Amino acid sequence: MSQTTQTTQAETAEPITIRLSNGKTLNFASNISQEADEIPIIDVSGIYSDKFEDRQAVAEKIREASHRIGFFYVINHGIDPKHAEVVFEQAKRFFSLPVEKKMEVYTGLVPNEFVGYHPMEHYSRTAAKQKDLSEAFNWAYSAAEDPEAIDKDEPGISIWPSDLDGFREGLYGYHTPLLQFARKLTQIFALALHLPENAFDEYTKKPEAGMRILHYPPQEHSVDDQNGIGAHTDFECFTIVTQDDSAGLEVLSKSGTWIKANPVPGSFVVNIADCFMRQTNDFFVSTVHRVVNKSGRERYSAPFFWGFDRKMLLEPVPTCVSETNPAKYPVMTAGEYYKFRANKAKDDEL
Ligand SMILES: O=C(O)CCC(=O)C(=O)O
Ligand SMILES: [Fe+2]
Repeated sequence: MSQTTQTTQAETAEPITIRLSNGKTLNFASNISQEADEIPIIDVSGIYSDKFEDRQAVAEKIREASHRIGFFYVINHGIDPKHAEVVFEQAKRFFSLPVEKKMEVYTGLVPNEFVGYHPMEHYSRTAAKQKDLSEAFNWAYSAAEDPEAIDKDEPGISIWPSDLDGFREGLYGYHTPLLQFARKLTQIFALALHLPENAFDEYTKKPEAGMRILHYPPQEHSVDDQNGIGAHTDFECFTIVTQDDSAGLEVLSKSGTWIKANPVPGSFVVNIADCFMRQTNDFFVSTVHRVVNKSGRERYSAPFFWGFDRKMLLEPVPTCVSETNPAKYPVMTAGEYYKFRANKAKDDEL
């Protein structure tokens, strides 16, 4: 619904054009979001079954959702909700620190990498009048925290605030089960692409597995003038988002309508990201999404970004290319693509 505030005009019901940071230009019908049931809820308990047919049945649901909308909820994922609760507590603790303290781990201190603190109202992803009303802290894969790591001594690249006991431990307490879940889900994605279940195993031994906590104060400006996080696509293969109960995540459907991805208790939202879109030659949709926090409350979320080993080539998946459907994207390594996107996102922040 359109909502007028004292600070800005009402939202536009007219077509809009924006340029995304993955280089694509996007036209959509209206900036006003709607309630719709286009985002499926998939029970993924079958991924842990010993029976191949159970795993394949989940894979077919994921195939349909990844192709049609690029977004789905997963339920019965098996991860204890207490880990997310700890992460949200740690997020509240970190974001309530004085800004000078948070700036000790400013992301600008680590060139080429997407780790550390991204300050409030620092940039606007879609050149909206007001800068995006959110702040974030990102951390990266750590071999020491990966039970299946090949080399546990390999150093991590994250930066951590001093004097915040339990912060790092609380965040990895959730990152590690998500990492194991994402590895399993990658096998299901292989099935979804009609490949052998182990087709991507080599790609995920040393994955790109960054995570972030985000804080969105309630916004008063209209969605035409400000977003919590502006319209964008994610860089990697897929993202697993844990959101609190404040709502605000919105997804752009293929027909150009903003759809609310309202919180579903106990679920994660999984969305396809750009590397998977490239590798599947657009069979999977890397869906544009944004956050607009009109709840009147603080919103917290914790996305986990899952991508392939930086050394590996992002070659097109054989079941997604043919003579009549040739590869659309140049092949590069996962690391080259990551650095290109991380630097671009960070430049946009300056
Ligand atoms: O906060 C959310 O729900 C989503 C955040 C997001 O899209 C991102 O950080 O890429
Ligand atoms: Fe995102």
